[in-house]
Amino acid sequence: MTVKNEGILLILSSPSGAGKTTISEKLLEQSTDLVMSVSMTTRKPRPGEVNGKDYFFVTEEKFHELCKAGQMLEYAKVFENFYGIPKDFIEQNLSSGISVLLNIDWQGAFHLFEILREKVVSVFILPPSMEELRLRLQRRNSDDEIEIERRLAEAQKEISKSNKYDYVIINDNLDKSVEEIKSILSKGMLKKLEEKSSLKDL
Ligand SMILES: Nc1ncnc2c1ncn2[C@@H]1O[C@H](COP(=O)(O)OP(=O)(O)OP(=O)(O)O)[C@@H](O)[C@H]1O
Repeated sequence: MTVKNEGILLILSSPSGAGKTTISEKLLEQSTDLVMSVSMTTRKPRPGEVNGKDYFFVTEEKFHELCKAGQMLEYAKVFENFYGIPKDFIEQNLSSGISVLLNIDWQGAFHLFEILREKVVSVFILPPSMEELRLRLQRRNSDDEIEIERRLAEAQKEISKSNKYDYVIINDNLDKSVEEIKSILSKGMLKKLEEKSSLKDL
């Protein structure tokens, strides 16, 4: 009997500034069978953005057509533009043994837990402390103090949702966090493979 090795959908969530983008970049650099989920948008490409890499750029008509056909896992309107997660991209990768990494907030994650439970492994990334989270947001230098306060207030609510994730890790040391998630990823793939083969044995 042969069991095809399928990829998994690896969901990473964290409060803003806890490090999911930094961790994701390292994970992608170090993994050959992992790709980042590419979202679809109706906004116009910015100079240098590549279709299929940064986003799938589509017309509003096409976007709504895909939503109607149930081809969008999640979507939202931000200002004047629509953004969504196309199902096709994820399914094609998973079925060819490539795992897909998705950085998404807890609301989006909870929805995917419901609709794709058997394909998902989820990790919530915690900062070592709220003081350290504040410092990271300040050092990153991308938001003013008001915005940082807003992100910190939001962080409390997000952290309260972490118990619904398969794993919770503390991003104290970056390399250690990347190693932990790599091991979660390979364990997740193995588990899915075992589940599949035991089903076939029945
Ligand atoms: N383990 C770590 N130790 C120290 N600094 C870290 C660590 N991980 C990430 N950082 C730093 O913390 C800052 C925030 O990280 P990052 O931008 O990856 O967070 P994020 O969770 O993706 O935030 P957002 O949701 O706002 O995009 C960055 O400046 C990053 O370099």
